[in-house]
Amino acid sequence: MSFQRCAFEERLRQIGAERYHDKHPFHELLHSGGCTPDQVRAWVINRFYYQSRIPMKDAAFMSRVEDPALRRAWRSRIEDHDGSDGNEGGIARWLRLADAVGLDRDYVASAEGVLPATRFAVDAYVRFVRDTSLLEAVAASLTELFAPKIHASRIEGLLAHYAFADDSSLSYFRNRLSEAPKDVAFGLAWVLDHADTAEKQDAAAAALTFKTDVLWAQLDALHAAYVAPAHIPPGAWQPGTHLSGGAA
Ligand SMILES: O=C(O)c1cc(C(=O)O)c2c(n1)C(=O)C(=O)c1cc(C(=O)O)[nH]c1-2
Repeated sequence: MSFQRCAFEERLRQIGAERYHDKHPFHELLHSGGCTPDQVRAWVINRFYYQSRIPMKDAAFMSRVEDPALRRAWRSRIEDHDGSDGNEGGIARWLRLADAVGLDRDYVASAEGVLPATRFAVDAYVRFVRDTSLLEAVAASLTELFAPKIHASRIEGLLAHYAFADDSSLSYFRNRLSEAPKDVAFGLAWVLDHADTAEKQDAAAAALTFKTDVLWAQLDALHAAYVAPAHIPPGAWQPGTHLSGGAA
């Protein structure tokens, strides 16, 4: 590997080291057992919106790709979330988590109670992938370089601290531990190959930075709405409602 390629990879990794959402106070609260059941539910509801939009952004990406080899490499991402024969898929696994924390899964799937800022941030990511260069779109997905570490610490933290946590409710994260590394190995190599000028490297680094903001902003919204002093925006999920027991 050339020095220049190594230095660029290091620059991308540094963006994660400084800005990835594993450092957000909401994640510290969640993983250390500090969340109330309603705070966990708020996270499940809002994070579902991100999950639900990931295959849509991957479809938007693929609709712009002219190279069949790149589309072939990318399409398993959609199946990982939507499912395929013999694989229920990430969205169904996430709804199992919604069941386990006592939420009405139809309400979660409807995305009705999602925070406005979560919606804005996630929609901005889908639009970004639809509208920018393919290089920037692939670079934005590289936050997944940093995801296996947070998924592993989430599994460990949730199992240690919350009664709802078990193999079934956490299966989403266990699956991502094997799915994400294959996706990101491909994405990283593709970005390193295609960012072959200083301008393109700057654009790819800016795209990855943008994506860390998309993730961070979602947790800021969650923290502001549901951690004291909590300010729940109009229309967003109210604790105690939409439980699987049938509460309103
Ligand atoms: O739990 C997390 O912290 C986390 C982060 C990210 C990420 O870094 O974007 C993804 C996921 N999970 C994830 O599960 C997932 O499927 C995923 C897809 C993507 C993407 O940008 O294509 N990021 C992520």
